[in-house]
Amino acid sequence: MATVIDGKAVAQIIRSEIADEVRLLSQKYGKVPGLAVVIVGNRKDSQSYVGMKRKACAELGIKSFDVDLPEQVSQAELIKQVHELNVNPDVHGILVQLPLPKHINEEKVLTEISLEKDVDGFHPLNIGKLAMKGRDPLFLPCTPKACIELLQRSGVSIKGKKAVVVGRSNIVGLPASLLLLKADATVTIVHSHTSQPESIIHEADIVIAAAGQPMMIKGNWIKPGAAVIDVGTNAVDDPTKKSGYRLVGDVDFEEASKVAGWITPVPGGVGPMTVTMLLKNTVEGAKRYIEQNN
Ligand SMILES: NC(=O)C1=CN([C@@H]2O[C@H](COP(=O)(O)OP(=O)(O)OC[C@H]3O[C@@H](n4cnc5c(N)ncnc54)[C@H](OP(=O)(O)O)[C@@H]3O)[C@@H](O)[C@H]2O)C=CC1
Ligand SMILES: Nc1nc(=O)c2c([nH]1)NC[C@@H]1CN(c3ccc(C(=O)N[C@@H](CCC(=O)O)C(=O)O)cc3)C=[N+]21
Repeated sequence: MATVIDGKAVAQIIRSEIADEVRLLSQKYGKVPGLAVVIVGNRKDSQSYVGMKRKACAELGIKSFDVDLPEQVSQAELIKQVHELNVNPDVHGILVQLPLPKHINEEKVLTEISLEKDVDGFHPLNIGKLAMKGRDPLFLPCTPKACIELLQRSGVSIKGKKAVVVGRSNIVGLPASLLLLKADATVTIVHSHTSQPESIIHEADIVIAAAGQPMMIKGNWIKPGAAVIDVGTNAVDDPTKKSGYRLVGDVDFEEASKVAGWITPVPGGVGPMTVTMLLKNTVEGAKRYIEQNN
């Protein structure tokens, strides 16, 4: 049976380390880190994620700046709001919750975020640096960073290993594969046009699943002993639940946990660590900003 990696527990440990850093900053400079969370419209999932981020900030003594804009807001107005946050000295991190409504060009908006405040690591220049040898972006994207941190804290070595990433989105799959490459894994990316994904995944010592396809990866696709990090967070109907749904990953947990060496559950795996990495990036950004401007 696989070791189940408890993302919630690891996240708690890191959060208490971050809380210490926040206290130190405030003792030394009398300043608190600030994170601006911008949300457009009222998608239920986005509201729920943003709520988690704001709550986590409050718990750690990070000040959150809430910018809630209506679904119909123009791209120009959204960019104006980002510019105001860029010059606000109390804001050290800016996150624009994705996806944005269809009439807004996501890349245009992300490009406007000040590089020093891009705590999501989604600015094209930060992603570009991630792809270059010998260059490091100011911030690493939170979910891919969470995946690597979970592997490292579980004692899984990455160097020289065969890693397969399922998915190639700008926010998860692609940056996760670049981080694995930086950590000296041999990386293969599986996407929706890949034929026979099961045979490719079966070669992997490390699997990062981020396809958004409920329980797509079966137990017999996994190489015995492999480390399986399941990013997928999919709501499926469940009439036995009060909410009417439950969350499942991209991996069939019950089957895969009998074959893998390590596995993350959903919920309670990558999700809580993603939020924690955002807080970590924010405090790092604040520290850099405060020390430079003091
Ligand atoms: N826990 C967390 O912290 C987070 C969880 N998530 C979750 O992770 C999942 C992925 O998110 P995100 O990257 O934003 O999703 P996207 O929909 O943007 O990307 C999905 C990727 O998976 C690929 N894909 C889709 N179907 C298949 C398939 N059958 N076989 C192989 N590849 C496939 C797509 O390929 P192609 O490029 O060819 O279309 C695409 O590259 C979702 O469940 C999301 O909810 C996301 C962010 C954070
Ligand atoms: N600019 C931007 N940055 C993001 O980081 C970003 C985004 N946009 N858009 C959407 C995705 C999704 N995402 C998640 C964060 C936390 C959980 C999480 O904490 N999940 C809990 C469960 C939550 C629940 O119970 O609903 C868990 O897996 O245990 C999941 C998903 C960040 N994203």
